[in-house]
Amino acid sequence: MIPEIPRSLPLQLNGLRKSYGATVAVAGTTLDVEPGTMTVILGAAGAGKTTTLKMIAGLETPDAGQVILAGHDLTAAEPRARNVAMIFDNLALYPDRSGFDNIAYPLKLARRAAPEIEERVRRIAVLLKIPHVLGRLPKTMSGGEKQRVALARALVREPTVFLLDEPLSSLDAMLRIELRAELRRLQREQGHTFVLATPDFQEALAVADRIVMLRAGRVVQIAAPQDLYDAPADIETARFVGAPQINLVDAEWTGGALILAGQSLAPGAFRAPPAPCAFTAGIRPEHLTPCAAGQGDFDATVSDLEPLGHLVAVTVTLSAGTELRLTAPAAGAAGFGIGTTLGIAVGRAGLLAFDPADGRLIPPAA
Ligand SMILES: Nc1ncnc2c1ncn2[C@@H]1O[C@H](COP(=O)(O)OP(=O)(O)OP(=O)(O)O)[C@@H](O)[C@H]1O
Repeated sequence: MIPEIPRSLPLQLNGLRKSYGATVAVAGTTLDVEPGTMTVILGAAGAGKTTTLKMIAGLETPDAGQVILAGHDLTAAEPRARNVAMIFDNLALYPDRSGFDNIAYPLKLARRAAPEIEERVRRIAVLLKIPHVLGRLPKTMSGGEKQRVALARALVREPTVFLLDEPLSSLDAMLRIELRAELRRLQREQGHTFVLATPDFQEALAVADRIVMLRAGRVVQIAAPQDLYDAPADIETARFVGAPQINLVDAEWTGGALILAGQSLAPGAFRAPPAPCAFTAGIRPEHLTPCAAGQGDFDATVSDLEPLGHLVAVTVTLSAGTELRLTAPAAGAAGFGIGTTLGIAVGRAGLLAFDPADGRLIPPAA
């Protein structure tokens, strides 16, 4: 038998920790990053995203743990010995240099030959759709063009890993969505390994191969985007990922019946907990379907409407006082005036059960 050759991953973190005084910024992160993938570190402000990236780049020294790059333990190595590129949300271009010279700068520093520099700058400019600004000074470029030049300057190198710290947060919403799609395309086409930090769950779901959910320095869950959305590890993650937010309702599983907001329902496709228990039901807005009064699982009164474009978010109040939010296609929502009574059907297959004591997801019975 041919022995398997150990394959080194571009990046491995092993029990990485960092505190600032009494603040634990990163509390023991372990992570394997596969080559050519986009890993997104997702978390609220202060979760430890930047500190994690800085330790990978060598800009912060961990208190414990290891940073392994391409199979080498570089925990203590200088930043420039690591071959990683860190891209901040930072548009600082050299104002007196052309687009071309800005992008070429890291290659000139690395003493690359002129024809190679020319070829690589032109190639990245085409990929980022900025060949027309190569001969121009930054002051003549739009905000989006400057951001693309800044990205091109970072991406023109070929490091083991690219680290991106909220790279698009200063852009307006349209441009951000456009550029994140291009970053993703570029990453895929070039086979780059990206680790991107963001507090924006929509950005994470849109671009990630894998999401590392970070809270107060701790890794709460590592999952593919759809799995994070469909089976969040706990209530806080379920609330963080999804808009409008997931509904949380007191519930009970008797072993045969599902009791939701005090009402007994046939379980249908509900993936029930392994044993009878009281639980907190998590119901995504899209798993609640409006219908005629008397035809659903509950009757409810419409208390608020929020148009979201092709969808409308409808807030309804059940007779027991429980508020639920659901989303419905805007085209079919004409009859939902505030104060109207609707029937609400609960999609059983999408119901999640959380432990009310610690908030953790209760995996369904096998
Ligand atoms: N140099 C520092 N000195 C003291 N505390 C720090 C330092 N850097 C970070 N912290 C603290 O460590 C924690 C994690 O910070 P970090 O910047 O990594 O979070 P983040 O997830 O990147 O947040 P944001 O989204 O706001 O950038 C926070 O509580 C922060 O206040």
